Amino acid sequence: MKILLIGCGKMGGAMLRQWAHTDDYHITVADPAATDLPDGVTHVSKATDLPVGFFDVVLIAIKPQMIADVLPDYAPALKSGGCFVSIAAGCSVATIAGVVGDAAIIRVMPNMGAMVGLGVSGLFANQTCTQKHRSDITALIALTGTCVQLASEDEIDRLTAVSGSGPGYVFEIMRSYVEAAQSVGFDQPTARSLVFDTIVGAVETARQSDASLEELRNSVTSKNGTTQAGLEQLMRSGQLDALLNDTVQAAYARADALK
Ligand SMILES: NC(=O)C1=CN([C@@H]2O[C@H](COP(=O)(O)OP(=O)(O)OC[C@H]3O[C@@H](n4cnc5c(N)ncnc54)[C@H](OP(=O)(O)O)[C@@H]3O)[C@@H](O)[C@H]2O)C=CC1
Ligand SMILES: O=C(O)[C@@H]1CCC=N1
Repeated sequence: MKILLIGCGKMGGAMLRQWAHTDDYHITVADPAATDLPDGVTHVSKATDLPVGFFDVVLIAIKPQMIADVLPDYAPALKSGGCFVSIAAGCSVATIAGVVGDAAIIRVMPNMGAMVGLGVSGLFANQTCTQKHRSDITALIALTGTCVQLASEDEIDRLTAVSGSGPGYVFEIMRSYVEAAQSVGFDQPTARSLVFDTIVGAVETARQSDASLEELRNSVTSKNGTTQAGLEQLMRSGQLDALLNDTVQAAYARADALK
């Protein structure tokens, strides 16, 4: 399958790392700034360097605000019967169709876990897509991690607010947790290692357990013990619930505004 990747920055580059492991895809990157591309990937700096009607997939991985300006130049590179795939946050199928016309369009919302093959993606296909478009793109995305099929376009905006932006929330929580570990006297490498391994162990325990998250939390919490003392601060006045709820709602509202 011949794929044109428009934009090879943080997210496009992370996905490309996984696709470069297989010979099933012939990938061309169009990005004036791209450097250090994996072996076997073709690079062009501008749309006029591309053949017309050549690619099975044109994958849009530029910022949503640039799509209206940039996509018209690249759209002719898609072959008849091919499909557009967009990973741009918020930018709707209708907005993309407004640029490229009636076409098979799939929106995918990946996340940064793709960098290590542990990404989470949601996929929404418009009515023009065939079952083959959907299965081909699902297989492509599955190389970067898990891929959830979505029945409505609104779901992809809601998923964006949870898993698309999610690594950003988690990195910030980890940063703050590491600082707290340093505040009780650990040097930074030790603090990072304690925090990272604690999170990995907690995630894997939850994944392998049938217990609810509340039950797992309670399994750590001895009456009048250290965890109870810590959790009384973490959960004070419901602030943590409110903060995380506001976080996800704000990201969802932003995805909606980027339509
Ligand atoms: N980062 C993330 O975690 C996620 C991002 N996304 C989506 O992925 C998309 C890209 O985001 P991200 O990777 O973070 O952003 P980046 O800025 O890292 O990547 C965008 C890339 O596109 C390049 N570019 C700019 N103009 C053009 C052009 N005319 N033709 C081709 N390439 C061009 C940029 O070059 P230059 O830097 O020189 O401008 C840059 O390398 C966005 O739509 C975002 O919503 C989706 C899920 C997660
Ligand atoms: O912040 C953003 O808009 C993009 C989409 C999801 C993660 N990064």
